[in-house]
Amino acid sequence: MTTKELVKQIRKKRSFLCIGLDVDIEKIPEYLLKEEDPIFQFNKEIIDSTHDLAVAYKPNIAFYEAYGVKGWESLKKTIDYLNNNYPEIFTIADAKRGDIGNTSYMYAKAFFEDMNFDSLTVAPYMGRDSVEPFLSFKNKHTILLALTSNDGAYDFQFQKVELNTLYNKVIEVSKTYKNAENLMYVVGATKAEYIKEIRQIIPDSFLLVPGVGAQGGSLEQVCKYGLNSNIGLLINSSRGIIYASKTQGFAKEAREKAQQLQQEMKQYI
Ligand SMILES: O=c1ccn([C@@H]2O[C@H](COP(=O)(O)O)[C@@H](O)[C@H]2O)c(=O)[nH]1
Repeated sequence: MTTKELVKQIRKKRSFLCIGLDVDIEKIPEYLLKEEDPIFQFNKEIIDSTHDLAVAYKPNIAFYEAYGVKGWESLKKTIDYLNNNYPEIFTIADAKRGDIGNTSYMYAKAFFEDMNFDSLTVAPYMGRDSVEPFLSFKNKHTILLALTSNDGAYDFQFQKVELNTLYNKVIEVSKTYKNAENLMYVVGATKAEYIKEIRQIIPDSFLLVPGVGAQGGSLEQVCKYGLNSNIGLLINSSRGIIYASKTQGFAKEAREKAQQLQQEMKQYI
């Protein structure tokens, strides 16, 4: 999907909500466990109930890998379901990959070609040759971890490198990568106050912002510093939406949580 198509969808739905499909079998309604593929069934019902309120879905791959081959099958069915039924939706594989060049290329093929995700999260630690293979795929987006939402972000990301913070250095250097126009960045909602400074380096890029909901980040604060003329934000909530209830009405209750966020978002569009 092109960025232009993503922006068009945001304007049409008046939403920049990304719903995280982080499915933990312990947390889904018990009656679903009788299904042949409970994880896919759960995702399908969440997607059907929220697709008009969200512009993106983000399965975190760990939640599928944890169930082995069956988990990968559930993931494949989920991405195929999204692509076949809701082709306007932007899909994000949150897998945080990155390795030496030829290995990164294989990760890119797995998520962009075989799975057909629109985007993939990538860790920047191994540098240019570990990121550029992802960027070589047309109309696919590489979402680089810049400033993450967790407490451990303070261990390295705020360290000074030539008077700059490491996360700002990562962003600055990444702008020199080949096909850098295919980059987006992860910035945690729990660190919204730093977005103002980040926007000075990358005014036009899309930011994927996790940390609203269960992690306590503020949508209002993120919007205050992060919005640009194309909106430029995808705000993710996973647990705060998908686990709204463990009853048969779980998808309806997830919709209500998604709607609360979309209502807040629409004032900015
Ligand atoms: O900095 C980061 C990078 C990724 N994540 C991921 O986003 C979701 C957040 O889930 P919630 O349930 O809404 O807290 C999850 O998949 C994380 O692995 C992040 O939180 N922070």
